[in-house]
Amino acid sequence: MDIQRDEHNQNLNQILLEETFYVLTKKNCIFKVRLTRRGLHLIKETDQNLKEQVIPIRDIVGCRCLRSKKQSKRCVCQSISRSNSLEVVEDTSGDLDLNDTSAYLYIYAYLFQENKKRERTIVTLRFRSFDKFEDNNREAQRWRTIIKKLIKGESVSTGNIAEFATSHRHKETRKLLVLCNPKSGAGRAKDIFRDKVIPVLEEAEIPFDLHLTKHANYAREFVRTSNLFQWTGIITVGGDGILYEVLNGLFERSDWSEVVRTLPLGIVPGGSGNGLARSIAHYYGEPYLPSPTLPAALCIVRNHCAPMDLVRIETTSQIIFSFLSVGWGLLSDIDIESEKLRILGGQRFTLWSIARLIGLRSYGGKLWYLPADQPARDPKENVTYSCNIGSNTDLAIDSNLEAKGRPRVDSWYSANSKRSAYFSATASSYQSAAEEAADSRETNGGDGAEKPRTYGPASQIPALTASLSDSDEWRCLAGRFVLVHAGYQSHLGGDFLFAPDATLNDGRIWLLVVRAGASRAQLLQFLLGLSSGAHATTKTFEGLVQLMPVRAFRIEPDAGEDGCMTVDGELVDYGPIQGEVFPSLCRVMVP
Ligand SMILES: Nc1ncnc2c1ncn2[C@@H]1O[C@H](COP(=O)(O)OP(=O)(O)OP(=O)(O)O)[C@@H](O)[C@H]1O
Repeated sequence: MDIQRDEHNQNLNQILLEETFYVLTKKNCIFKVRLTRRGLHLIKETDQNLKEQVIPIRDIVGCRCLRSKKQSKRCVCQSISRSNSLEVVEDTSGDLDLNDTSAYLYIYAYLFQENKKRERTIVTLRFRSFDKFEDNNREAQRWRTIIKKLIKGESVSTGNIAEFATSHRHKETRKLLVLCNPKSGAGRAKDIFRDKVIPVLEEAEIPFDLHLTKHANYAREFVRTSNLFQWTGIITVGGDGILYEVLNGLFERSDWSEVVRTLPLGIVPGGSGNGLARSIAHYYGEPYLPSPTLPAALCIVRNHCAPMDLVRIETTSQIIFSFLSVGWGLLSDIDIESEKLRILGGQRFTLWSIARLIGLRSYGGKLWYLPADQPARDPKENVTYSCNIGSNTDLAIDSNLEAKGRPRVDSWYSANSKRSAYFSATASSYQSAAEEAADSRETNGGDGAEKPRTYGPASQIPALTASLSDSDEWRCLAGRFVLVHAGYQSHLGGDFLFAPDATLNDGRIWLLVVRAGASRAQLLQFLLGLSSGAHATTKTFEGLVQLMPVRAFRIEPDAGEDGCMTVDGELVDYGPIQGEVFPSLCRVMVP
C-alpha cells in the first residue's frame, strides 16, 4: 500500500518541464518554475533561502500564448492583477510589437484563499531565450499544451515531451451550446453570462454558441430539434426552469440515450431557484456564496463530469424527467402562490410562508413508497398488477428499449397533453399510438403536426393507472398531510438544505412528509430549519415529520380537493403522480 502511495507521489511530483525566470524589478531574484502533474511550482531562490508556491492543476482553468503589443522592458514571473496586465495580443493580431521577440504564456488560476473564497490569479511567463519569436513561441506552446492536457486529465508521458510544441500542439476539441433565459430571476442571466462566465471561457479558450431563449419552451424545442452532436456539452444559464426544459427536450428525442451519454449538462445559476447549482457546489466543497457563478464557470471549463440520477415522473397527462423535486402541499403552495410577489426577490418566500402558516391547509390522500433498501424488482419477474398495457404493435417504435421493465406506455404520451383520460381509478385505459396520432391531428388543427413524444428508459413500477396494494414492497401512509416533498439533491434552492445526506447519484429519492396535526409553532420551527437542514434531524415533532430515502413513490390526492403540485418547481396538473429513480441516467459538469 505504502509502495503504491510512494509511486503515486513520485508520479505526481515528476518534473515535466522546468525553466528559470528572472524578475528584473527585484535584485537577485530568480524563480525556478516547474511543471509537474501536481501543479505549477513557483520556486523563489534568493541568496539566503528558497520559497515554493504550488498552483494546483485543479485550480488552473487555462493558459494562452500571447505576444507583446507594445515594447515592454519587464521580465515577468509573478502574480499580477488584471488591471496591471501587460499589453499583449494574439500572435495573429496586426498590432504586434515586432521588436519584442518574446512569447508570453498567461496561466489563469482561481486559488483558494484562507477566507475559503477563490481568487483569480494570473501567472505570466515570458519566454525570450531565443532571438526569434518562433523559437520562443515554440517553448511557450510546449508549456501550454502540457498544462492543457493536465487540466483535461489526459496522460502526459515524459518520453515525447520535446514533440509537444509541434506535433501535439493543443487544439481545442470542445464547443459548448449555451442556452440562456434572459427573463430568469431578476432578468440578469444574460449579464451574468457575459460578465462572469465568458471571461473564464476565454481564459480556457473554449468556444461556445450562445442562444437566448425567446419564449417559454424555446429551449425545449431547440434541444429537441437541433443537431446536438455539433456541440460537446449543453450549458443552461438561468434557474432550474430552463434546465427542466432542456432535460425534457432531450427526452423528446428518439436518440435520447446517446445524447444523455455523450453530452454533459452544465448549470450556471442565474434564476431565483438554483437548487442543482447549489447542490453541486455543496457536494464538491466549492464556496457558493457570495458569488455562485464562479463554481459554475469552473465546472464548465474543467472537463470533469459526474453521473446524476434522474427521476421519471408519471402524471395523468404526461411523463417528465426530473432532476430536483416533486412537491405537494405547503412548500409547493409557497413556491407557486408567491409568484405574484416576484418583485420582492427571495423575500417573497418568507412573506408567503408566514401567510400560509396563518391560513394553514392540509391535504387528504395516500402516499405510497418503496423504501430505498428494497431491492429493485427483477425485470423478468411476471408483473401481476392489473394494467392494460396496450398491444405490441403500439410499442414498435421503441422496441429496443423494452428489454427491461414495464412496456413503454409513455411513448404514446404527448409532452404537452392536458388529457386526464389516461388515468382511471377503476380500469386502466391507454390510447394506442394510432388514436394518439388522430387526436393530435385534431388538436393541431388538422395540419398533421404531431406533438412531441417522450422517450426514455422503461418504467420498473406499476403504471399510475394500476392500483397498488400495501405489500412487502410498497408501504402506504394515508390521511391528511401538510406537505409531501420528494427531493433528490441536497439543496432545492440557494438556502434550502433539503436532504443533507443526498448525493448526485445515490440512487435515492428523499421523501419529506409532514402530517397534519403539527402546530403552527412547530411548523414555523420546521420552516426555519430548512435553510440549515435542521428539519431532517429535529426530534420535537417526532412522528409528524419524516425524511426517508425511497426508490419510488406515488401520491394519490383525495378527489374533490384542489392544490398545487410541482415538478422541479414547475406547476403540473393536480392529481395522482408517481416517480421512480433512474440512477446515473445523465451526466453533469462538476468542479
Ligand atoms: N425568453 C423567455 N421569456 C419568458 N419566459 C421564458 C423565457 N425563456 C424561458 N422561459 C420560462 O421561464 C421559466 C423560469 O425560468 P428559470 O427557471 O430559468 O428562471 P427562474 O427565475 O428561476 O424562474 P422561477 O423562479 O419561476 O423558477 C421557465 O419555465 C421557462 O419556461
